[in-house]
Amino acid sequence: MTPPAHAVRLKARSLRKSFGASKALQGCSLDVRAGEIHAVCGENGSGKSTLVKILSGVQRPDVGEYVIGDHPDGTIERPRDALRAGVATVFQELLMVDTVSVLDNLQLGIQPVALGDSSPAEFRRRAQSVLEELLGYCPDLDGAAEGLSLSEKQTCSIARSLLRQPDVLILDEATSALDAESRDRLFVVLNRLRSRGVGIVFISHRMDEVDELADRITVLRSGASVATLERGKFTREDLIHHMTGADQLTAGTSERQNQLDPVSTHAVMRMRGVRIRENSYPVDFTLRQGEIVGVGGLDGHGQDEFLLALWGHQFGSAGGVVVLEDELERPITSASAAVASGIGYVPRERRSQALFPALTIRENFGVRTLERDTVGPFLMWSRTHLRFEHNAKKLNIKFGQDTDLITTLSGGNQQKVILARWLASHPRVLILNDPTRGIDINAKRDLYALLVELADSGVAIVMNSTEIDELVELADRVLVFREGAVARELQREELSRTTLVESFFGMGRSR
Ligand SMILES: Nc1ncnc2c1ncn2[C@@H]1O[C@H](COP(=O)(O)OP(=O)(O)OP(=O)(O)O)[C@@H](O)[C@H]1O
Repeated sequence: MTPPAHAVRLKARSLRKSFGASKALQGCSLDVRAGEIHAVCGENGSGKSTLVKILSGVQRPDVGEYVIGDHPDGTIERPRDALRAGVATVFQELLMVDTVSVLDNLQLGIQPVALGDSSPAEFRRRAQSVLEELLGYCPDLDGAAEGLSLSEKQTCSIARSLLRQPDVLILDEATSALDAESRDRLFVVLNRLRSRGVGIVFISHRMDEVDELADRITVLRSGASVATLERGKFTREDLIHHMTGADQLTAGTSERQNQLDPVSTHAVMRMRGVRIRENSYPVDFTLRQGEIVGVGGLDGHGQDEFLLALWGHQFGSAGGVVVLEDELERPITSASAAVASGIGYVPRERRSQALFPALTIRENFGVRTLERDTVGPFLMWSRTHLRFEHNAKKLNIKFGQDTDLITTLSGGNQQKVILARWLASHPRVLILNDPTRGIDINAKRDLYALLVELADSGVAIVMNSTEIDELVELADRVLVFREGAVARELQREELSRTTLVESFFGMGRSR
């Protein structure tokens, strides 16, 4: 039965939580009603994930109270208690075990709470139907999860929560790894759950998503809830004002100012006849000094492999070479050859591909520049410290001490440390795979300005992005991938949301 409108599914009052000297929450309150999508917005490090962890029973607040359904906070001490109270959460970091089957992944943590009386066969049938709805097809449920793309894995994490049939569904940046089609399908499902009375907490740094979905928005700033805004009763500027405390975004360059002269500009890298998939058309590509080349397409059409090929990854029987041109042509046949030639790479999946969780913030930052800080046999950490401080200021990284573990940082700030690592290494070529994933709107503007500055100083940048506006705003040209090959190359003057989306779907003029 659908509960009455405005029935409160979840109520949190004056939550506070500290980790040592770091105050993650400092007075955070939130009401989530039945049948509403309630967005929680705030800058990186403002406390969103900490709030989510408290509501999911992963952490206990130091002070404050919360009630979920009929369960007062005293009864929610562990994740299992929150599940029993009807809360299912999709966490920011991907929680999938690569070595076990898709079906086993979907059941992780469910038993014995939510399988209830549904038999294994019934669960399998439901899993299939949820995945079909979210993906448009069902992957092999018995196959290992490692065969799935990042977007498919993220979809499985969402499916796992939906299978729990929650009264409150919490999505902490759950859309950041989804391709456009999966995101649209998820939104259809969320709208249906809303109409059935589920209370949904939705966290995203993408304002277009928040605009599309949210009935209300609670804004967190420095761990405190500073406003709750009703749909239709505020402007984007109001929202940003509440998030940042400032009247406008930091000045970012909205557009590339310098147009490159394609003939005279020096080529820094060239790819000849590289087949990134066995039967795909070979890719020919020349990268010029100081240009920003965007890479786009529907998820899984070869963009990731293209970036990896530029970073020296050899694809099986693929022909062709990737060379960096200076006085000599140097083949780039491995990641170490790429690093030695001044190529930096920021992967999409930071946790598994770029972070060293057992190391400190400073060590994570310094791994590519240690030789500069070594004098004889000694490592001069004070130099790394100074360089980190400088870069942290540029990217507005929020941290306590740089000797804290990297895992103590919020997700967006971890991403910024990885970016800072490469910026500090003064690369000639920077390869970025979805660099603003999980980064707040203000920090995005800072990063855009920084990328333009780098390009203007001669660094060549190749950037894959799932945010179309980002490609329109920043790129000098965009390579659109379909089926493992470049299907179209759009020049700056042709770039718009429409031309890009059309070309993703193979519409418009082909190459
Ligand atoms: N385990 C921890 N130890 C120390 N500090 C922590 C820990 N967890 C969170 N913090 C700190 O609490 C603050 C809030 O972090 P939180 O992850 O909740 O932010 P967030 O709003 O989710 O950020 P993002 O948008 O980057 O994901 C940050 O300053 C973070 O460094």
